[in-house]
Amino acid sequence: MSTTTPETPLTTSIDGKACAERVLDEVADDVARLADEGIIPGLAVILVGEDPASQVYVRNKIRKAEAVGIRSLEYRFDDTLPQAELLALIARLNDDPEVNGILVQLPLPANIDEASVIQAILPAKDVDGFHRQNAGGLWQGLPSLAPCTPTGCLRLLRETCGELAGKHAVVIGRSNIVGKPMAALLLDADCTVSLLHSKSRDAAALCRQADIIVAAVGRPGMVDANWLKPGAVVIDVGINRIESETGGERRTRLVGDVDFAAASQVASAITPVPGGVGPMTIAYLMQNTVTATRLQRHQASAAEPA
Ligand SMILES: Nc1nc2c(c(=O)[nH]1)N[C@@H](CN(C=O)c1ccc(C(=O)N[C@@H](CCC(=O)O)C(=O)O)cc1)CN2
Repeated sequence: MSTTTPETPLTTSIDGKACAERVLDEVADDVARLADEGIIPGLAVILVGEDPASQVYVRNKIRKAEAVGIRSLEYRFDDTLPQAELLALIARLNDDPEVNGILVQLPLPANIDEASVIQAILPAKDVDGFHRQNAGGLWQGLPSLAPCTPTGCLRLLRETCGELAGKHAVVIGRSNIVGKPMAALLLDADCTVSLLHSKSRDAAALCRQADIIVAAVGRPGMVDANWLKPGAVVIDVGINRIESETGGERRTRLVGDVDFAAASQVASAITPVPGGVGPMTIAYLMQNTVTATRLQRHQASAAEPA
């Protein structure tokens, strides 16, 4: 983590890249322990279509898997792939004992029903934690695979705030991938949780009551300095690509859902975009692959006759 100079506000920029490296070191240790038992976790990554950002994310997932010692299998298809063929591939991977984790990169092309694909993945191999069995398990406090991005946010919050119990956390955005599981994880950490969405009245006033804000709406710069209580900790999950002009040249750049410069005047700590939450997503995908491998071993030994 880096702290700003005395001329600027004493706001900590939360270093997601450094934290992700710590998580990956922990995962590499776990993978080495499994290797001592003759087990190498296997992760299957499926990409359908040519979305440029998805191609980058999938490439990074494969690279990080290799770096920590997870065996990766990559499946790439163009956007004409029929849904039935994708479901048939998932069925084969579900049955393959060498594959411990299955991930289908989102978004999928419009002709494929995302929910049917997610539900086709065996819950024990659902390293994204999107299957409804894992989503339900998370809300009931049962051992389950939790989505990677909110798990990464929780780690950043624990390292930044220490004890979370009793803090008021406001989550903005109710997606199945981030907002809802984030609320469940914060509740499990004994926070008081408010989950805001597009129909919430006076979101700014609700946010001003928060010790912790997690913004995951996909609206560039929506959270302004006057939405924040002084000293709040802000986690910005938004990754918005916007066009800007520098020196007469048109470029695209990434910004979050929070106006970083303005929020830094009020918050005690804030994640930047890029370099905040994003790297944590991939680190926790690796962690989930190890967790899934252990879970499957446990299930297999429980099924063996005594
Ligand atoms: N099957 C899934 N699909 C998608 C998920 C997911 O968790 N599972 N999340 C996002 C995309 N995503 C991972 O897949 C992801 C997004 C961003 C980053 C990241 O490291 N971002 C960098 C910036 C990278 C850039 O320049 O574009 C950062 O914020 O520093 C990693 C993973 C949707 N789909």
